[in-house]
Amino acid sequence: MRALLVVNPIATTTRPRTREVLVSALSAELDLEIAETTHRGHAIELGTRAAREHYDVVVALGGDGTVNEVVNGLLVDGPRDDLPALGVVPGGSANVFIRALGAPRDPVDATGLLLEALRANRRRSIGLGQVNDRWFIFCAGFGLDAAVVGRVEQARSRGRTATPGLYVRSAVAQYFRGPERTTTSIELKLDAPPADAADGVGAEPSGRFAAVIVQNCSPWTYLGPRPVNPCPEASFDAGLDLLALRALGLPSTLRTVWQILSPQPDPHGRHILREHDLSGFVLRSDAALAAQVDGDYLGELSELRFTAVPNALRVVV
Ligand SMILES: Nc1ncnc2c1ncn2[C@@H]1O[C@H](COP(=O)(O)OP(=O)(O)OP(=O)(O)O)[C@@H](O)[C@H]1O
Repeated sequence: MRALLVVNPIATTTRPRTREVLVSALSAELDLEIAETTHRGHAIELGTRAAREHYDVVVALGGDGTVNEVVNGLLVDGPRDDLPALGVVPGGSANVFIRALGAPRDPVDATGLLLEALRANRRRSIGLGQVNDRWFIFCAGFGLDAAVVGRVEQARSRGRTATPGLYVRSAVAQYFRGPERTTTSIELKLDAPPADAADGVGAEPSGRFAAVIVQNCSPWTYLGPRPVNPCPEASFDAGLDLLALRALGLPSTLRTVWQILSPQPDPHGRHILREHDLSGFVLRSDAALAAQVDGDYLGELSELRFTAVPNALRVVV
């Protein structure tokens, strides 16, 4: 089996020792080629090459940013049955994707599970999301959460480490100092169900919102060991889920945060819209707002078109 190992050497927890263990374990099982990323976007180029040169497996050692890039490279020409399968060994700070699939956080344990899955030829087919022309694996956001991701990225470029504390402090600072609390400019338009679309009936806008969180699996993210799950029904086997907040007033926002962090999360109330298993929708805002996919800041945009793509990728797990 031909495999490409993509290593992000600067990811938060990628250690030379982990890399050595992984390389010797994988080399015993696979015809292995190793590539280290040297710049942002490099893993997209490597994923594209692996797809076009018909590798059997691509293993990503890094954080969710690296995995997102590999996936965008693999799917550059769209989903196909013979695309390389994806394996992941966690080397980032949160490693949401691989943990959401039930794999261990520890890279050596995750390597053990990956080898077991390779030997047993175990693959799981998962659905993915697409926003504009970018694929995402587990989440996307428009408004407040994306602005927090942008703030954390800025802090990291100044040398700070991504910790749960940094995310919480950035969220509080963005809430009180950012513009999102006083704007409700996001318009959500769900795609018409297929039957209505056939009748030529378009979907009506579902209202205006201050922030929208999109999930492709459960949970949305982790704070340390703790899953954070605004849309607990979200699944790789269904379409996209979303939680949209009509306003970000302090009492209602605190209530929503409380509901999301409870052991059995079930956010609800008049100021919330929750949707499960959507095939597609559009978010539009007159003023450009912060957008993010899989924890990667996209900048400020005014329109995001989302599509759920079932069975887009096979994962070795
Ligand atoms: N050699 C490199 N120099 C600079 N940036 C790189 C390099 N290799 C990869 N990157 C970029 O680093 C970004 C972050 O990487 P990654 O997500 O793997 O680690 P992380 O940020 O530590 O993890 P997490 O996303 O869990 O916080 C990626 O978006 C990728 O584009």
